[in-house]
Amino acid sequence: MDPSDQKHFTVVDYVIFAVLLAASMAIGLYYALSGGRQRTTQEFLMADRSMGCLPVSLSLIASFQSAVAIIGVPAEIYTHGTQYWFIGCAYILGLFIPAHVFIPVLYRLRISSAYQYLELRFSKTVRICGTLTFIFQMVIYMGVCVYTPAFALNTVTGFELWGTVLATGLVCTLYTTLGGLKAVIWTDVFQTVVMFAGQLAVIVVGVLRTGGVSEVWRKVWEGNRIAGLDLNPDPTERHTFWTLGVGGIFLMLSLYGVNQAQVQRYLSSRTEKEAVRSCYMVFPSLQLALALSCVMGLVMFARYCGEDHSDKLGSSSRDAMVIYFVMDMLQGLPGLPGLFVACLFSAALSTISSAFNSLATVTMEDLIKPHFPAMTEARATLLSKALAMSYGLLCLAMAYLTHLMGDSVLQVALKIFGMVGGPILGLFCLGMFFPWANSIGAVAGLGAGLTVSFWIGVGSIVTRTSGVKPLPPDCRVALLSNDTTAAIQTALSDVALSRPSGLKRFYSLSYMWYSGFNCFTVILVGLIISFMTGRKVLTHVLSPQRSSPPHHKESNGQVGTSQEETESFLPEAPFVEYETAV
Ligand SMILES: CC(C)(CO)[C@@H](O)C(=O)NCCC(=O)O
Ligand code: NA
Repeated sequence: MDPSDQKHFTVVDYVIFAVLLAASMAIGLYYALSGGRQRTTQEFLMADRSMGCLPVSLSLIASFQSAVAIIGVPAEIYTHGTQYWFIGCAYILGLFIPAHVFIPVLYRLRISSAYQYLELRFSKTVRICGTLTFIFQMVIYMGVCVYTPAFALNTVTGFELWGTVLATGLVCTLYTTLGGLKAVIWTDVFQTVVMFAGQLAVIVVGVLRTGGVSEVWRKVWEGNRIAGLDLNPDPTERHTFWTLGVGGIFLMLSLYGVNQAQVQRYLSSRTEKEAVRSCYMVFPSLQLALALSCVMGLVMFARYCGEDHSDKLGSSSRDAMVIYFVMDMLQGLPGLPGLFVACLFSAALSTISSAFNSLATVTMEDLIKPHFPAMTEARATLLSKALAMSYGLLCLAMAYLTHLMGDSVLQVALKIFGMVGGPILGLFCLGMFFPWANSIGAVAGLGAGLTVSFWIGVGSIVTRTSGVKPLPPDCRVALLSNDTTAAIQTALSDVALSRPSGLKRFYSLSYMWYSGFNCFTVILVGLIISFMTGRKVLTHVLSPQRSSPPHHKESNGQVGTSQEETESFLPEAPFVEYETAV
């Protein structure tokens, strides 16, 4: 990049960025020194199960809304138009089902880790397989999250790349280790507000500098960026109503239904009602987050349509171009570039802090505690803190690995969610909805699900058949479309992108279907193997109860004989098994 074109920060900008880091640290310190001073795992990992619905809901949206979405969604809209916006349709069922199916089951079991459910329903082995898969997913994902903002800023502003990665990683590790889940949730609240403020500032200034709302609208309309409902049923078509609105539901279920980061927030709620309410409250905030990032992409298009900035950006990734656009807009307005940088890092910090804390929780609850039942609370807490810190340091290592990859960041994140999160969702669905499934079936199903998912995922990367056909970066395209040359060009590009066949077609499955497809594989294989290995019949059904923790019953080998009335509308599905072989 031409150094003369590099964007610069003023002192005010650096101060705003520093205030963000300092405020997050202060919240961490506050919760280290107040309340129970983080001396029990109940406080450190579960926030004493005393949270209200407002902080929990803001924290829920922060978990998977990182700088990847802040940068990646505008880049997507700029390049391919507003089709991606239809993922908002998936939020309806994607939040309603977790609120009324997953939360009642998990909350009433009074567990700490979602994977404890898998042991109660299947066996220890299934629980450990689930936990390890989750750890794998979150460790890769947090590398992407910490690397993305640092890299994008570095490309455009010369912000020191590894210095930025180190600063975010360490600050986050520190406040997560000091303040536990309470600090993580309350920093999320503060960071979510900063995130919205930063995006709003860019949009307002961008619209003003582009000549007002109607001018922006005219340009994006003429540039063909406003997408209609695409009802093409082809599952290899990257973004259509079906892949986004239906495939997206499974993505949302894997994130908001069974992902430990979110489950832990539901479990930290004061009451089940409060947990359900917080899940409902995610809906408007998530729609707002989606709308802000989509509109930002449109304003960026209106600003640059017909211009090609790749010369200024060297390799010109669309992701870096978003930062270029922001800096271009906010230049000369002291404090605003700093606010946007704070917005990016708020998004990143709130995601990796959730990752650290949830990873510490599952490692402690699922992998360590079962082997040391006599461990004192003080020692367990100390160990949890050490775990949170170790995952923080591991995150830095993962950032380096991400550095070696290269794709649109949004696609990378969505692929990770689908490839690894999808099979985990399948495991929970197998347990909750299919009383015939047994432990062997569950392990085999998960193994098969992960195998197929990596087969497709890696295949799609190797053969690069994502079916992407970017709209031309030119707002005059609509005017040109009568032109013969344009017609010929379209015809040519259609030939070049003609349908792949055979295995290639299999590899080109839209990544928006990964969650649903992989979930389905796990269930299918799980059921087949269960029937082949002698299906188990659930003789006793453990209704999810509000009060009694399952472990007590488990310890005397007499798990749940109670047939208590349950308020869940689910029949006997989600329950823990006490089997007799047929
Ligand atoms: C998780 C969804 C799909 C929910 O809308 C969205 O926040 C998103 O696209 N996230 C991308 C991943 C990230 O921001 O880290
Ligand atoms: Na976040």
